[in-house]
Order: sequence, then structure tokens, then C-alpha cells
Amino acid sequence: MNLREKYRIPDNAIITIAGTVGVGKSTMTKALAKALNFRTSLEKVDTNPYLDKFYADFERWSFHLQIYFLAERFKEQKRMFEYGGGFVQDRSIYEDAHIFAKMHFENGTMTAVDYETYTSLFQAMVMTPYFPHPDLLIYLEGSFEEVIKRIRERGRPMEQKTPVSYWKEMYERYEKWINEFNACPVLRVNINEYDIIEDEQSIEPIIKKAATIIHEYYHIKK
Ligand SMILES: Nc1ncnc2c1ncn2[C@@H]1O[C@H](COP(=O)(O)OP(=O)(O)O)[C@@H](O)[C@H]1O
Ligand SMILES: Nc1ncnc2c1ncn2[C@H]1C[C@H](O)[C@@H](COP(=O)(O)O)O1
Repeated sequence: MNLREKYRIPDNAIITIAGTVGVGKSTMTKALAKALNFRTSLEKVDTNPYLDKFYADFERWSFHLQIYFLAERFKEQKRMFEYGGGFVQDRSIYEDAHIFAKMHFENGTMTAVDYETYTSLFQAMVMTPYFPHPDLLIYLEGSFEEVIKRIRERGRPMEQKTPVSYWKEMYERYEKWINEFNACPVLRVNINEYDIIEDEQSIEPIIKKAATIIHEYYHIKK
């Protein structure tokens, strides 16, 4: 019996992993999908045609990048729906709009017209009754120092060149965002609570808590 069966997580569930850059979403996505025998929906960084350009010049490329991410995540949403669920997704579509696009607009690195265009497209695509929200959003959180350490150790060149103040602002925006987020049920997990790199079993208590929230949610929805 796998952990999905043991904790009676529906085989059509969609679980999204959220959190700031470097906190451990991709690592958790892969480990959780493996433990549940689910598919993954991963954020592809290496093939993103705008990401390097964006980090070199926010003002020039922020709109292009947001449109690209929106399209990619929407296509992934469609793929998950077509498979009938059973996915763990690396980052939610909500973070694109409510963290990244908003931050660049408020910092003047996305124009008001571009932000308005982006927001109206996001709302038309996502904020509708037809858009299937995840069954659970697992929010990963840890200290800012640990997040920075992980970004440094991972060593993506464009992220190394970005000032620490950028990551600090994003970290603070994430904390505020998750306190107000209510589009679907949330499980908050501190990154000190598990170590799936050293100990695969440490994911089981997280699955147990996830199952409890999903069961409560299904019960309420009935
Ligand atoms: N539980 C963990 N313990 C130690 N290091 C971790 C853990 N999870 C992730 N990492 C490391 O932190 C870095 C960022 O992780 P990643 O999953 O790529 O984050 P994200 O997808 O949130 O940007 C990677 O180098 C990864 O190996
Ligand atoms: N919507 C986004 N806008 C700007 N930058 C973004 C967005 N989504 C992801 N990113 C960046 C941040 C990182 O450099 C890479 C991958 O994110 P990660 O949290 O490491 O998975 O893309």
C-alpha cells in the first residue's frame, strides 16, 4: 500500500507547492509525487526564453516574462485537468500575479498599462468559476537566512547577481500573501520539519496532515 492509499488521498487530487524562490518547492514536488504515485507539473527554468533577459533588465522584460509564465501555467492546468488530476504542481498560478507581477508593478519595473493588461488577462483566465483550484496548497516556509543559503548553494547565475534586497522583499511579500490567501485549503510546512534529501520517510507526517485537510475540505464541499 503506498502512502496515498494509506492516508486515503483521492487519486484525482491536485496539490500545489507554494513558497518563495529557493525554499524547496521543486524538491518537495518531486518527493511528494513519488510518495503518492502522482505526476509532477514542474516549472521549467532552463527552457524559459525570457528569464535570463528579465534578470538582466527587469523593466524591459517583466511583462513578456509574466505573459510567458501565465501561458505556461495555464497549459499545465489544462494538462492536469485532461489527465483527471493526480498531480503535484511546482508553484501556483496565484503567486505569479499576486507576488511577482504586483511587486514589479509597485516597484516601477512594470508599467501601469502593462500591469493592467496582465491583470485583466489573469482575471479572465483564472478568477472564474470554471477555473479548477487545487485541492490543497502546501506552503513551504523557513528563515530568510536559510532561503538565501539555498539560493546560493543552488547557484543559478542570474539569481546570484540579483541583490539580496530583491529576495528580502519577495520573502516579506510571501509572508503577507499567505496570511490572506483563501482560494483553496492551505497546509503550512516549516522547512525544518522535514529533510527529504537525507531522510525520505520525513515526508510521511506531511502527507498525514495534508490528508486531514483534504478530507475536511471534501466533507465541507459535499
Ligand atoms: N529539505 C531540504 N534540505 C536541504 N536542502 C534542500 C531541501 N530542499 C531543497 N533543498 C535545496 O535547496 C535548493 C532550492 O531547492 P528547490 O527545490 O530548487 O527550490 P525552489 O523550487 O523553491 O526554488 C536546492 O539546491 C535544493 O537541493
Ligand atoms: N511569475 C514570475 N515572475 C518573475 N519571476 C518568476 C516568476 N515565477 C518564477 N520566477 C522566477 C524565480 C526564479 O528565478 C525562477 C524559478 O523559480 P523557483 O521558485 O526557483 O522555482 O523563476
